[in-house]
Amino acid sequence: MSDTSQPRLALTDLSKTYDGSTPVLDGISLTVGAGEFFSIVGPSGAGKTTLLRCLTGLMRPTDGQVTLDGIPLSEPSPKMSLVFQEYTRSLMPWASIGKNVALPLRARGVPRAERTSRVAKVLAEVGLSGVEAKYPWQLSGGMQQRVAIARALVTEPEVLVMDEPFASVDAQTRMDLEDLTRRLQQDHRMTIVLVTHDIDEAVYLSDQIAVLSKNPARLVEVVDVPLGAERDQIHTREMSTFADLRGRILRTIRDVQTQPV
Ligand SMILES: Nc1ncnc2c1ncn2[C@@H]1O[C@H](COP(=O)(O)OP(=O)(O)OP(=O)(O)O)[C@@H](O)[C@H]1O
Repeated sequence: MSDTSQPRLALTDLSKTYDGSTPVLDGISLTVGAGEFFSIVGPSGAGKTTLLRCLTGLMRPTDGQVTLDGIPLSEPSPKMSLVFQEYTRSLMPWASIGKNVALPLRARGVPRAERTSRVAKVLAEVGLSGVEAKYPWQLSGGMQQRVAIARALVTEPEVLVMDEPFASVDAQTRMDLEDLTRRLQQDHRMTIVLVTHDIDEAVYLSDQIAVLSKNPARLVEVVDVPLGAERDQIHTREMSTFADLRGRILRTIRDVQTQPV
């Protein structure tokens, strides 16, 4: 079992105002435990991506603080990796899959022989053994997103941050990628922070779900998901607890959208 007792990430009173505009995030405080699958949901345009940028150190908050393992984060940490929705833009089309996945290792000065073996190992883990010499355009969308996940994992991150990672693939591929992500999280005991528009996906995957309001985004609630460690696309989604959580979160989001600003 993963150790979820120790906070990995902590956000304290996080606020963000883009230059010359109204606040996007307002006083968000939350903690993510080590080994936890933590999702962030909220109305469209609430500020979910802005929150991810701040918690990865890609962007400075206007106020408040992010700590990773108790240390304030002011720039991207080597302990974290990111996966974005647009695999077509995140993979380099002119480089082979092997080169794409090896990129973060090359940037860290890992020797060639070790790069080759680590790339082969991580591609096997995402179900893509032997595709090193192919190019992104030779793979399906779902396979390209597996490559993007492999590239994020090759540095063995403690925290994987995913921004709508399955939004550009078909429904069956999406389920396969969800299950792959949960298995990888458990195998590597990683902490995962996921932003998704899909409430069912958040409930299916998560241990906890943060629900944001809009204009500006505030933390409405953090919902525990007591569905156990083993999840199954059919049985888990048929459980009454699943339906209850889904309904509760959808109602909360509908309510915050209809509240006056
Ligand atoms: N670089 C920027 N400069 C100014 N305003 C920005 C910038 N990035 C985002 N915003 C504004 O911040 C608000 C929140 O955007 P953000 O992308 O964080 O929300 P989101 O919840 O991820 O959106 P979506 O649900 O559409 O994915 C929006 O009003 C957006 O226009």
